[in-house]
Amino acid sequence: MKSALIVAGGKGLRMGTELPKQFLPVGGKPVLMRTLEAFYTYDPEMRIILVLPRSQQEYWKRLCREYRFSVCHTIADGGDTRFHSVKNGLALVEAPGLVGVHDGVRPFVSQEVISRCYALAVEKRAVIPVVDVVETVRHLEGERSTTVNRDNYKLVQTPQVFDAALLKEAYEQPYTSHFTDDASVVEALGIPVFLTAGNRENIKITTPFDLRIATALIDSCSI
Ligand SMILES: Nc1ccn([C@@H]2O[C@H](COP(=O)(O)OP(=O)(O)OP(=O)(O)O)[C@@H](O)[C@H]2O)c(=O)n1
Ligand SMILES: C[C@](O)(CO)[C@H](O)COP(=O)(O)O
Repeated sequence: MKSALIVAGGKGLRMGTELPKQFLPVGGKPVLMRTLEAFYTYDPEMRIILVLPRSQQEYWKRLCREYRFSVCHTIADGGDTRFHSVKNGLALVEAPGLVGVHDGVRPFVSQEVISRCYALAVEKRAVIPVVDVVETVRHLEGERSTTVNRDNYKLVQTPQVFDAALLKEAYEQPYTSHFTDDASVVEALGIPVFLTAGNRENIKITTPFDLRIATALIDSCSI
């Protein structure tokens, strides 16, 4: 059984819009619909679980009717942190199988990346997409700072795909603020995570600037 857990339970403070960022239209369609469609296109048979704050669920259902959005999915309640949102959604995920956790605000993940992450996870059990750092990086040490070797770093994307039983076990651990993604939760069990190439367009729409990039991406290519 393959599942996709799409998390959209955040507050979007850095975006700062009244309408939660996952509902903002990009190219005439709410971001979140584009994200769910990416997983449906990859595998129409997979189970899609969408995590949303309870207060936004009725609005989402109205949007789905308005846009005649027909991708089948189940809704789970958002939590106080991303960790807690994932944990709520995981309660609806079946094991054995594979589960990919994906940010609702990453609508530009490529079919190739989704497909490769799920395929690799069959053997590797824990797979995450990453991209190169394309700028010089400095490490801050008090008043001073030094340039570090960027080749020692990667930027992490989603979907992060796991053996479902393994991810459920990992999310039984107590929360710590170091858990910024699913890989960090699994690694805390002592399980290594396999890195594979992400796609550069797979941005996390976080700030108003990202929204402009998202619009430009829609205008400039057929993602
Ligand atoms: N309690 C939370 C926090 C985050 N997320 C989700 O995790 C993804 C990555 O988080 P980010 O984009 O940084 O979202 P926010 O936490 O909403 O942003 P901010 O920190 O600006 O408030 C998003 O799809 C977001 O909705 C979630 O499901 N539940
Ligand atoms: C999971 C994630 O998208 C990987 O880049 C990220 O860790 C979540 O975003 P946040 O901004 O740290 O909440």
